[in-house]
Amino acid sequence: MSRPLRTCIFGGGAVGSLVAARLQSAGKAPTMIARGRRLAQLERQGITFADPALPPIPVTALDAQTAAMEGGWDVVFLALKAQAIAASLEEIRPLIGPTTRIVPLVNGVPWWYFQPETARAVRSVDTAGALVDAFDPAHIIGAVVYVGCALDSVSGDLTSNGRERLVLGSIADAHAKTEALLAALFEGCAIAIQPTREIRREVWSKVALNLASNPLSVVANATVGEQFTSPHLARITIPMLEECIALARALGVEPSLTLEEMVAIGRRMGAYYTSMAQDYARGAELEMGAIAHSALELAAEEGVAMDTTRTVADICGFLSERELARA
Ligand SMILES: NC(=O)C1=CN([C@@H]2O[C@H](COP(=O)(O)OP(=O)(O)OC[C@H]3O[C@@H](n4cnc5c(N)ncnc54)[C@H](OP(=O)(O)O)[C@@H]3O)[C@@H](O)[C@H]2O)C=CC1
Ligand SMILES: CC(C)(CO)C(=O)C(=O)O
Repeated sequence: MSRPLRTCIFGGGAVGSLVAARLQSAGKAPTMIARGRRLAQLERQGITFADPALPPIPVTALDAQTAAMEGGWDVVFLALKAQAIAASLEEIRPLIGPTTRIVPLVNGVPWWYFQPETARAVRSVDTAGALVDAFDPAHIIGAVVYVGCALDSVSGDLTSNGRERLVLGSIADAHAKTEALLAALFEGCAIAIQPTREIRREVWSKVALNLASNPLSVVANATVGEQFTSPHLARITIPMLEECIALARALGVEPSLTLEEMVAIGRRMGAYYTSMAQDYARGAELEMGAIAHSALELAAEEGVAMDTTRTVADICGFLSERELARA
């Protein structure tokens, strides 16, 4: 394709703003789709950073309806919490044309996991199977997001820990075509892109890391570093990683990272509170469906025991429901 790609990023939160900032700085002129206060912020001030040394980055920001009327999108990134994808389906669907590529930048087991081979839905993220029905798997680019970023909802200021990597790969075939598209889109972009032809192996590595660290970060109020270095917490974290690796293997997939590599990544993360701990602290709904319940759902179907994961997920679920009820 010789003309510039028309790219939109649905979701103006931390990840959406980070990817938009990096694409915009590389001259790719993405359009952000946002709503409410965030849309007004982006229109007024562009993407701003907590670090005063970083100048604001102006971006085009639209509401979903206007973006749908513009149409002609080559690539649509979904930078939403997992549960918001199904909830926003009626706004996302009109953005998708016959050749539009869809890139969900989301943690957890993805709705497309069993596609294109079967239309089996992962009910914890796609209760009614609406996502499996809505998107053509031939046009989905699976993504695993390795970033650490946060958005201050009042100021709109973005922070990133500087470690920014996206693992991306077609979920069907046509790998060469997808890789050419990714190379064109991210050329000159500060975010590192790692193309893969084995996206499910990559998904399981990140699912295991999230599963072992996110719910426990709420239960123990601990940083990721603490969860992997404290002997008390490691006695919980390591079995959860092992349970998740066993689940991936039961589904016929070897995670791309070994247990030791996952532990090393966790330790290196140091004083970082997971996105779930951050959501809990601000009284937001947790991504338990995508990160924990999906794995437990598949484990029940495959007959894999996940006793430690179940216990931690149940305590986390209790704490979250209690906070949401109080709010
Ligand atoms: N932050 C991080 O460092 C990392 C995040 N991830 C994953 O990336 C995904 C995105 O996370 P993150 O960016 O942090 O989440 P955020 O909550 O920061 O951003 C989500 C954004 O989506 C917006 N949104 C939801 N529904 C709509 C809608 N219908 N129309 C317009 N905007 C909408 C929200 O707006 P509103 O506020 O109005 O609801 C919010 O701005 C998650 O799955 C997360 O787990 C993965 C790795 C690291
Ligand atoms: C902690 C980490 C980096 C991996 O589990 C993450 O993805 C999150 O904060 O949600």
